[in-house]
Amino acid sequence: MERQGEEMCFACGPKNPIGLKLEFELNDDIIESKFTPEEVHQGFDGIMHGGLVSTLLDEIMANMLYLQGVKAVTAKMETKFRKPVEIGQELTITGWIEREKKRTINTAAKIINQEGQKVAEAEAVFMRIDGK
Ligand SMILES: CCCCCCCC(=O)SCCNC(=O)CCNC(=O)[C@H](O)C(C)(C)COP(=O)(O)OP(=O)(O)OC[C@H]1O[C@@H](n2cnc3c(N)ncnc32)[C@H](O)[C@@H]1OP(=O)(O)O
Repeated sequence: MERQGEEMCFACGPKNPIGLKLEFELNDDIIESKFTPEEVHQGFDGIMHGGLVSTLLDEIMANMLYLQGVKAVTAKMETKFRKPVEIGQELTITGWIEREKKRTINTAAKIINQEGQKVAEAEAVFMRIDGK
């Protein structure tokens, strides 16, 4: 089977038929994306599945590095689920770098709902796999 690389990424790949198809806007050091969860993304009735909320946060931080040409993987991540994420509400996902050491990059991200409430946030450690 021919592999299609990042185009099949579950979160951002345009060719993944069951993917979230996130798109990103990188401005200076901040990255942003919008996503509206549908019924297929729910866990409890009417509420987005927490694993997928974490996926949004992981992905925004990963893409911030990827779009800047940094090859790194998520090594560690902590998510705080602050409020239930309602199905049908547009979410704004934002990510940024907190600090960098030799091989590790500490990042953070948050999700704001349509009412301006912070519904989830995360901190992560990415590790470079590009030998830098
Ligand atoms: C197109 C965009 C796609 C976006 C995808 C979304 C982002 C993702 O989900 S990436 C996929 C999920 N992540 C992964 O698959 C990563 C899997 N893990 C790995 O590949 C490896 O464990 C890796 C690269 C993180 C580190 O491995 P390696 O280089 O062998 O380091 P290793 O020698 O084990 O550790 C050296 C030191 O690094 C640090 N370290 C290693 N792993 C971790 C970790 N997970 N957390 C924190 N620190 C760590 C520790 O200080 C460690 O020392 P110690 O062992 O004493 O604790």
